[in-house]
Amino acid sequence: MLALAQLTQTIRWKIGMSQNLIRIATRKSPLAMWQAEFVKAELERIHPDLTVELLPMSTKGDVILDTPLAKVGGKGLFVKELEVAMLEGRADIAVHSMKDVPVDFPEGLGLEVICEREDPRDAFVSNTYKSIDELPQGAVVGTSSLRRQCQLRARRPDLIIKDLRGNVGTRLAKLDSGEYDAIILAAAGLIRLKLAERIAGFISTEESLPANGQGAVGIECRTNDERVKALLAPLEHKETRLRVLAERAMNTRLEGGCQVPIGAFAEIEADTLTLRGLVGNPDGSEVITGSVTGSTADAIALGHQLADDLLSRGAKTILDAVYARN
Ligand SMILES: NCc1[nH]cc(CCC(=O)O)c1CC(=O)O
Repeated sequence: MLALAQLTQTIRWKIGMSQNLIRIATRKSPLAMWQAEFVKAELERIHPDLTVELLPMSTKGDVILDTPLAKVGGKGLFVKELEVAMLEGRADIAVHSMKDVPVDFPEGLGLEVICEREDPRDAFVSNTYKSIDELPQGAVVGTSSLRRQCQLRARRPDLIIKDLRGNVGTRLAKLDSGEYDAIILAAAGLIRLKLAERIAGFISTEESLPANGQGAVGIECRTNDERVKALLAPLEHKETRLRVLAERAMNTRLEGGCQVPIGAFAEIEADTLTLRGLVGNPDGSEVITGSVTGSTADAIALGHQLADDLLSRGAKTILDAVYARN
């Protein structure tokens, strides 16, 4: 059976090659579709003879979107089906929000390209208030991100944080129905979906340190597919890659996913990279922050260095407690 699977993969792969075709496996959410369409448009613009097709698919993560993801296995749920499609040769690439990409890849697949980053900040969305500071005592704020919850609570312990799940459109509809006074979303998602007018205010990275990779789109493909890798190469954005590498390295060293209160955000000036990091507990009663600066050539080492610094100053105790609860 394994030999047969291998054969069908090779045949599908050869078909793509002979037709100068790239097939993108994508989730069906509007944001995932936007990102896949974006990569398709870029590839077809750069390579006029290339045909790019979308292969939209449902993933486990989409099916269980209404249950607390922390309890059912985390962010890998959104990418597994896409990866199987690539390994079986039904698709050639998958486009991901870097924020949702697990640190490890299955054998044979890798993240070959990171595209230029969109606005990495969190956005404050409300039909009544312009900023967190304007919110009255005890206001209800929607977010399911422990990272956002932790930082909100640290500033405003009086706020009531209420779970908010679903894709971007669903979340906005829940705000509009009056369930929340405000919600927090990634600015990038709203901007890409042409919903930027819903942003009441951008939250500075000092107020809410973004998640690692937030606002960046990455492209995964088979590591031995030289044809596809060459076609993708022009989409690579070096500065974004270095920033995201440093952020992800910090997360990797902390062994943290999207389900723990961890923020990581890197910026580059000339050849100098500054990485800020944060680990807190969900109620915001403890927040440990730090930063490192060094050469962009040491992006990954800087991520590890900051993680070790945070761990030595109490992050280890906090993370152990968060994981024990899940
Ligand atoms: N976790 C879901 C997710 N993954 C990527 C984005 C937004 C776009 C991005 O960060 O690239 C979002 C929505 C959100 O956090 O509001």
